[in-house]
Amino acid sequence: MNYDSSIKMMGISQTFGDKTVLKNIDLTLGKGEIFGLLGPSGAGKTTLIKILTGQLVQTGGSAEVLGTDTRKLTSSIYTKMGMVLDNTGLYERLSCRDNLALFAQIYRLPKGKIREILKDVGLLEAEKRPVNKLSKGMRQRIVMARALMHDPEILFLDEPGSALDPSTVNEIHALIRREQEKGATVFLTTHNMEEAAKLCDHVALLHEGKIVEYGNPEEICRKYNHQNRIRILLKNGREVTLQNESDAADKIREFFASEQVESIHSTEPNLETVFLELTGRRFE
Ligand SMILES: Nc1ncnc2c1ncn2[C@@H]1O[C@H](COP(=O)(O)OP(=O)(O)OP(=O)(O)O)[C@@H](O)[C@H]1O
Repeated sequence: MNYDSSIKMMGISQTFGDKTVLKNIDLTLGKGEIFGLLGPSGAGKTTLIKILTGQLVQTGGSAEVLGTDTRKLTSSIYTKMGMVLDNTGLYERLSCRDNLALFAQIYRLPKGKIREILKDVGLLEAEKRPVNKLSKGMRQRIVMARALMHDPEILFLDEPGSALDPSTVNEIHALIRREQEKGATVFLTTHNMEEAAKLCDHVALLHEGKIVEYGNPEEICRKYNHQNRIRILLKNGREVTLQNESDAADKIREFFASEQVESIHSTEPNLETVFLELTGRRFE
């Protein structure tokens, strides 16, 4: 099938009773990009993932995944999708290896693929351990292994780094980037702005069911850099803030010449402050 975008949403809306959770969402994901849907708790992120993965039929608009309407996803499309959602669906008393073996059968993968993916996610040594004896970080890695083992074209990740320690988060990010290098498109949700800024090619900020900003994280931050200032920390502990204009360079040169500079920072906002500016709400 020919399609020019991996995921396309056209006026997606969702209501539950009299509550409108998503309002007219238009978004397009190009092939091979990492996209992050950002919003505070209850913003509607999981609802959108459910619609895109065919688990929920929207009340308005339409969406396509790999050129197919999400209301008509077939098993051949599902085999091109990998998902890490809240309900992990792991068999708690089965070992890591046996959990993956079940999925390898469904996807008709060669046996060697199980050891290969266990190695990739750093769980080869724990292959015989039952899932209910895994740490939280190991659990997330086995869930990732299951989602990645059939080399999906599209990966849906609902809060992939949530409640994990920083080193596990870094490992999960490395796995996500590796999938991108292999050509996969990644749709992830997060309420962690730092995670999104590090990982994503594009993000959309979701507030009360609407996209309030969309773009590359760095470009968004630059766009909201109204103050355009430079903050200089001096070795004596003093802090100097300069307007980022031509005469700032002379001042900075002077500070350097007299070896006073400890560090220099831009005062560019981060995604969190942009969201606050747009919505008057903090992320929590
Ligand atoms: N099946 C449902 N019936 C009624 N309301 C629902 C249903 N599913 C979700 N909601 C409501 O829709 C809103 C958005 O929920 P959703 O789970 O999509 O948010 P979220 O952004 O993923 O939040 P979190 O980060 O906490 O998971 C919430 O107010 C939730 O209570």
